[in-house]
Amino acid sequence: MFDEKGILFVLSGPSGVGKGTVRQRLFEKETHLKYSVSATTRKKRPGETEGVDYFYKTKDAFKKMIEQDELLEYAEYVNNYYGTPKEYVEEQIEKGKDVFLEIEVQGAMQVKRNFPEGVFIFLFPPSLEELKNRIVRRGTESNDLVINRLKEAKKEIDMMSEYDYVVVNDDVDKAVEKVKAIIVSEHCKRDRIENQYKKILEDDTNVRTIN
Ligand SMILES: Nc1nc2c(ncn2[C@@H]2O[C@H](COP(=O)(O)OP(=O)(O)O)[C@@H](O)[C@H]2O)c(=O)[nH]1
Ligand SMILES: Nc1ncnc2c1ncn2[C@@H]1O[C@H](COP(=O)(O)OP(=O)(O)O)[C@@H](O)[C@H]1O
Repeated sequence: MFDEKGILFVLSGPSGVGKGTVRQRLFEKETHLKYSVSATTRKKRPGETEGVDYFYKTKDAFKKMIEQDELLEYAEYVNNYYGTPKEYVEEQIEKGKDVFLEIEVQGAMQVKRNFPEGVFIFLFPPSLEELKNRIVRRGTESNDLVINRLKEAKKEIDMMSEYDYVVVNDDVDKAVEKVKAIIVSEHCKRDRIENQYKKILEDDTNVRTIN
C-alpha cells in the first residue's frame, strides 16, 4: 500500500529475564521479522552456528569493526564484546523490513541515541526473587556472578523509563503475545502512516477526471 520503511524493534532487559527465550519463541511465530545477528568475541557454544547465532570475532577483528564505524552499538559484557552490525540493519529498514535486536541494556541505550526512531521494549521480571531463580536455574553463573548480575539488574531496572514499552515476562507465551501486539500497534501509529499519506494528498491525478 504505502512505500513504508521498516521499523527497528529492540528487546532488552536484565540478564536472566528471558530475552533469548522470548526472542526464540517470537521468531517461531513472526516470520516477517528480520533478526539482526550480532558480532561477539565470546567463544562459540556447542550447537551454535556462525552467522546464525553470532558472527564470532577475535578481539582484534572486533576492534577493527569499531574503528571502521561498522557497528550501530556495542558493549562489553562479562569480559567479551557484543555489537550490532550497522549495514544489515540499515539495509533491511530501507527495504521496508522490520528488524529485531535482542541486546543488553547498555547497548540498547546507545541504539536509542543513534537510532531514536527505534521502538524500545523492556522485558521485566515478575520479581527480583524470580530473576534470581532463573539465573540460578540456568546454571551458567557462579554464586558470586549471580549476585553481581542482580546488582546490575537493579541498575538496569532503573533505566526502564527510557523505554517505550514494558513487558512482564511471567508466562513466556503471554510475553510473546504482548511483543506481537506492540509490533502491530507500531505499524498503526498515526505519524508513521501520515508521512506516507501526504503523497496521496499531494497527488491530484485521480480527482481530476474519471478515466
Ligand atoms: N549490546 C549488545 N548486547 C548483545 C548483543 N548480542 C547479544 N547481546 C546480549 O549479550 C548478553 C550475553 O549473550 P550470550 O553470551 O549469548 O549469553 P546469554 O544470552 O546470557 O545466554 C545477552 O544479554 C544478550 O542479549 C549485541 O549485539 N549488542
Ligand atoms: N517466562 C518464564 N518463566 C520461567 N522461566 C523462564 C521464563 N522465561 C525464561 N525462563 C528461563 O529463565 C532462564 C533465563 O532465560 P534467558 O532467555 O537465557 O534470559 P536472558 O536471555 O534474558 O539472559 C532460562 O533458563 C529460561 O528457560
